[in-house]
Amino acid sequence: MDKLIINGGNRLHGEIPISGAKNAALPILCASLLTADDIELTNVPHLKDVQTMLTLLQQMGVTVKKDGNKIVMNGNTVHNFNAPYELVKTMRAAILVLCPLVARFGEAKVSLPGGCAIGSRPVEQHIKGLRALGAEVEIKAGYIYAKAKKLKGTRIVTDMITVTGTENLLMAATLAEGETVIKNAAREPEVTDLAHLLVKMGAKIEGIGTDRLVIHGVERLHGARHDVIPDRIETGTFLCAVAATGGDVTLTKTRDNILESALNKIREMGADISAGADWIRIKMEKRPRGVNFRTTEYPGFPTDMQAQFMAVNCLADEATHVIETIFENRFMHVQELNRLGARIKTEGNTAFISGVGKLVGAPVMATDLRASASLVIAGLAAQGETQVNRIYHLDRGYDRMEVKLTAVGADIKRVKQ
Ligand SMILES: CC(=O)N[C@H]1[C@@H](OP(=O)(O)OP(=O)(O)OC[C@H]2O[C@@H](n3ccc(=O)[nH]c3=O)[C@H](O)[C@@H]2O)O[C@H](CO)[C@@H](O)[C@@H]1O
Ligand SMILES: C=C(OP(=O)(O)O)C(=O)O
Repeated sequence: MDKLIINGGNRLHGEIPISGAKNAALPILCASLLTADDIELTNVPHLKDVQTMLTLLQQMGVTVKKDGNKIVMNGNTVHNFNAPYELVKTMRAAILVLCPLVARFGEAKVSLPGGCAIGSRPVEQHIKGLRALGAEVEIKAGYIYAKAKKLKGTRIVTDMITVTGTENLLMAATLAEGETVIKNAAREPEVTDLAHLLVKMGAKIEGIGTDRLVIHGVERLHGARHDVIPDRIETGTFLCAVAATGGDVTLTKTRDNILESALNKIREMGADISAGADWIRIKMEKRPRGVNFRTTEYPGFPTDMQAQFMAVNCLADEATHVIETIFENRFMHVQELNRLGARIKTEGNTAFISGVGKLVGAPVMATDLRASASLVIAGLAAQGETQVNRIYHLDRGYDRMEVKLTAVGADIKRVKQ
């Protein structure tokens, strides 16, 4: 398994291009199941999760043509409606094949996604909504079996705001008969990006970007072209890296209006931020100030940025606290950051960080995707060598992170094991 070796202490200077968003690309790839025509996508990131999703869709019969960041998908020859455990266990987003398959083909067999390190992450809202749309759904031996002659529009209020739940039910509703209203819908930019693609495919959706989506079902959807939005979490991760190390870096192919809450916190840390239509520049001249925050649904502070900001908080002088409200077990990075000299304690869903001003390199273990990113940030700022082990999590969600960081002056290398 690969690991990263980081020699910390270098300030970062230069430009980093931001890739397309993982969490937008994954549902968008699944939307290819909704039509027999070509879906042509650009700005698709090079990620392990994207590769896994393509393998799953190909097993179902979707044809895939890849040319760099461009992918053309065709769902004309889909014949297999089964998402097996072996693939679904490695990537939760695989649950997003469930609703498109039932909506277009009337059946699906999808493995229940495995519990992941950050929480139990059940999918009962996806199932409840699909049942409300008229599907028969059974759970047997770890699989969801769903069947429907024709889905019928309905009113759905999800018990909590769920990102992939909203995406799944939105895709189902596009081909259902009549009108569907989804209340309490997630408003994340990735949900909006999927909705924009669906509209290009001929779907009729009102309320895009709000918590009330109204979908008028259509008989069929057609092909479309779409450019995946920039990855706001990758953007925020590199902003945290510069806030931690100091320097002057321009992030290109991204924009500021998809991560305003996180950007405000970076400013509070003392960074000078400027932005244009497709770039964000960060200049950091001093030690970061610590910031308190609480994760919430969009447009609030994203849970997917919590670990990275915590790493920067460790470098501040003052005490801070961080409240995680989305996932019940998303503090796995705490004990690893403490190995680098941080002083963090947790009590329930709150982490208390006594800023120590500096960190010292050590071997650490990456436990999940954003925990891995937080350890890289801490390693870049720490004195001496940090080894980040088990980085396969990082490869699920970051497009050649070490290459991008090396280009702006970091001393970081991948060691194949
Ligand atoms: C591929 C993708 O887009 N992943 C993102 C998505 O995950 P994902 O869509 O899995 O996260 P959800 O928004 O569904 O989860 C939010 C909360 O609702 C709970 N819940 C959700 C569905 C359900 O049926 N029952 C239930 O109890 C979850 O356990 C969690 O506590 O949104 C999360 C929250 O912004 C992000 O951290 C993930 O990066
Ligand atoms: C939790 C994440 O991803 P996933 O939902 O794919 O596990 C993430 O992107 O931080």
